[in-house]
Amino acid sequence: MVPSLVVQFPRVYDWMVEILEASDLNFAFKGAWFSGTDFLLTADPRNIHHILSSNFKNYPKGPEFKKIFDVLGDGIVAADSMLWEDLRKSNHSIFHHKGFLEHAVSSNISKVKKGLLPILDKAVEENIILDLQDMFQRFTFDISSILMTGYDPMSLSIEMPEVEFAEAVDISEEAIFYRHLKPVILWKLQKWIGVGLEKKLRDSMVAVDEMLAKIISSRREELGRGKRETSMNVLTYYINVDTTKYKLLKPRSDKFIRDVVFSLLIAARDTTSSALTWFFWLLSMHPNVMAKIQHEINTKYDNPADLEKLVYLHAALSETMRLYPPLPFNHKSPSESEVLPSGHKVEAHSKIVISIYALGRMRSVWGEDASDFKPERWILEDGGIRHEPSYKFLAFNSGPRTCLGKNLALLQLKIVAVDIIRNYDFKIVEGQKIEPVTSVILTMKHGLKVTVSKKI
Ligand code: HEM
Repeated sequence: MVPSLVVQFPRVYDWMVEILEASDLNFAFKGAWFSGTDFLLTADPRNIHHILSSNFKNYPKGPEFKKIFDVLGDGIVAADSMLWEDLRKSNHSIFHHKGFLEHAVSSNISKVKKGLLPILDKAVEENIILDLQDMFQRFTFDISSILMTGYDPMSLSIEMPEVEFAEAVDISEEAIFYRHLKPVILWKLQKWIGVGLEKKLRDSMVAVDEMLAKIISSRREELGRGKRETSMNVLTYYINVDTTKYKLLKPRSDKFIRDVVFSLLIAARDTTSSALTWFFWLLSMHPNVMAKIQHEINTKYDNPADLEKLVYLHAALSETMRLYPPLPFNHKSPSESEVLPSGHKVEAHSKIVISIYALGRMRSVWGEDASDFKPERWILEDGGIRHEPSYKFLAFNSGPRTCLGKNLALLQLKIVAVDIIRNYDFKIVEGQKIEPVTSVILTMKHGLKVTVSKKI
């Protein structure tokens, strides 16, 4: 089946939708003989619930995931078993800490006022074309860096400076995507010889590691001098983490701290900016939805405490991530062979790819209008939000490894959306091609170019 994959590669996500729709939500992909590229492709909620929740123990991230995502080291995204449990519990305690959440809200509000709005005002005044995706990526990079390291790289400024770190992360995401498809022996050989994407990945990781090493050593030095910080961040938290409570964490190791911080930076950066970019594009295609959101903001919103009243905005954001999940797929491998609820037998250490993108578009799961953008499907008759089970709406994952930043991400999406929609109108530049890049994060391949005007 490799030749058809190669032909369909530029539209691989939509190809998966067609295949899964035609094959009752499960499809066994056969790669080249002995290449180790066979996998079961699924968008079947019964299998997804089984893999991610009811038989979670049989589906660790496993050694192959760790190899493919080696740049994340021992951070939470690639960790398993007891280390993952310690990381999960400690992450949970900081992400749900009142002081951290307050810091997250105030940092977002201040970045919108001092970073986003001046750039939009400049685009209005000078009538220049703006790439919304680039702007949102800079925004979320600055915010995640503030929350994870306590350091603001100021990548979102009028000058739009080159951001070496962000470019390095883009390269690593692309290289990791291709590692899923290539025979292990091939990408390992490329890595060893130092050619192609593997060479780019190695070079870009040098930049990432240098930057993180500087940040970590200067924080250790400041803390050693007794400097007290006014707001919480992940780096300081882990340098001081209680190892009597979390026995497997290694706060003295710079490599360990690097892995923890880098994994969280990646988890938080491109996911939220991807959701924002697709959201504004969908709004530009659906002016009726934009008008309803605007009406809701005008009638129900006064200050950030009112964000939870914005039910239609929440519905439109959920609908965006149903159709364009920032993480389009998840990759799993059983420790022991078993039969899935669909009847498919999976061998131990075989590959299962859950297409989160296809799941959101399956007619048998979402109805005949599955491919339409309809925020109304998320609203109950009494006006409240309809909560879909996470194995059906999988954007934030499901089961014990559900996204730890979900509430934070939704808060950030709403803060940005409200301030922009209240103050500006956008026009999509005509003639540009809107398509997703084939990578681990669903970004737009050519960005999203717009012109901006101020609301009167
Ligand atoms: C729209 C934004 C976001 C989406 C759609 C999203 C989605 C996801 C998904 C699908 C996973 C599972 C990944 C896997 O198992 O391989 C995940 C895990 C995770 N996310 Fe998010 N995420 C978002 C934002 C954030 C933010 C802002 C943070 C942190 C502040 C965050 C922190 C995490 C962490 C720590 C995990 C690992 C959980 C674990 O393995 O136990 N995410 N996220």
